[in-house]
Amino acid sequence: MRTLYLDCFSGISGNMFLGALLDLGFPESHLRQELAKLPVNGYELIIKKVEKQGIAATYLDVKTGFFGQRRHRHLPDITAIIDGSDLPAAVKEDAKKVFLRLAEAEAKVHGTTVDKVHFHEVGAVDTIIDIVGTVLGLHWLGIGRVYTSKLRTGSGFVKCSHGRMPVPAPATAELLRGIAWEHGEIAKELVTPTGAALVAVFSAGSGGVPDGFISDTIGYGAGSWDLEIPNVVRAVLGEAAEAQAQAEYLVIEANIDDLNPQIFPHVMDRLFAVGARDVWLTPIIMKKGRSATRLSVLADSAAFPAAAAAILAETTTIGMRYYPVNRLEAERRTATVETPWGEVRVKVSAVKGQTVNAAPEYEDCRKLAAEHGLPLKIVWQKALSLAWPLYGRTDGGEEQ
Ligand SMILES: O=C([S-])c1cc(C(=O)S)c[n+]([C@@H]2O[C@H](COP(=O)(O)O)[C@@H](O)[C@H]2O)c1
Ligand code: NI
Repeated sequence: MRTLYLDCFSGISGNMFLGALLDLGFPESHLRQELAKLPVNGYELIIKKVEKQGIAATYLDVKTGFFGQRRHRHLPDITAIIDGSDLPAAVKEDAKKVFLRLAEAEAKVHGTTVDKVHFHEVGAVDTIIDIVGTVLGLHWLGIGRVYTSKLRTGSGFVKCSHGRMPVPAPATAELLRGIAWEHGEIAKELVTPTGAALVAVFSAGSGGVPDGFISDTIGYGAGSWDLEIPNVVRAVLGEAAEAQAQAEYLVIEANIDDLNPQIFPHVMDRLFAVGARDVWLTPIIMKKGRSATRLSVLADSAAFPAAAAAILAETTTIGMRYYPVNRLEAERRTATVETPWGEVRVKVSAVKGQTVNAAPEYEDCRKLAAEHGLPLKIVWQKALSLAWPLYGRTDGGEEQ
């Protein structure tokens, strides 16, 4: 599993995290293209290579005008901004998780509720960009797990909209519950609430390099300070052998030669009802030349007990095999095309933002074909041809 180790010897903030992901190879063009989908404006994204105590690092800054900085947003405002974009669903969900964690920390510190929390500095456009951008980078780089070193927070006091606050700021301290941290020798705010919220949501462990981690790529994200130590976060990308063994999914199988075949559709329905991701049947020849059926089920590990119980209850098998599997999934979204007979939904799959497949919904095509007395293939082919622009290709194929 692709694993990121963050070496936070000089703290971490939202822009340091995102800068490090850009330094690791997350393309600036993709970041800009995706961020343009957010209904926010009035900001300028500055991305440049800088040097911090001899270390070349990527520095990202979000310059905002007066309105971008001063807006006091609540959590529902931020959620609406994220939901109002055309970003991939998984990116939206992760970004909202980070804002929810920030809101929970603020609510706890100020003795209020999540919905009543006023985001001041942390609700500004730059925070939205840092958080959504970091989530986009983690997704683009295919990072499944994040670990961190002990976080150096810095010490002293910081001036913010509340007045002077101790470092780590109260919201940061709240977000770092359960995460290893120390002040270190620098009297500055090195870990910000945004950096802490990102770590809180994505970190699978803190305090050191995970066992069996083998690194392959290293990037540096620069902070704003010029200190006696390099103000950078070191992002180390690699594979964690230990994490590879923890599969999220199981395949359960049983070879069955003595069940009335009429019952198999019912077995499949039951398995879907108890949470199976997929169920399929394969004709097989068993020992003694017997025709039989292999029942295969893909299920989350958590759904295993219910799926196994359903197989034992509904079929004639008295045992089953199961083994862990990993899955690689393209990002998915649903688009709509307008055919001469009505709307057809199109399932669009993408890898790293590039569409790899656009498939008209079979049931939508079938309904329109029936309503208009047309062959199904005519409706389906028309929908497919209208879906062509969803591939976003510029290599001549657009003439088709
Ligand atoms: O905006 C609010 S309410 C706020 C709360 C707190 C608390 O700890 S409570 C701290 N701060 C300070 O704002 C800046 C911005 O942090 P980013 O995460 O947006 O970089 C930082 O100095 C915080 O300590 C703001
Ligand atoms: Ni606060």
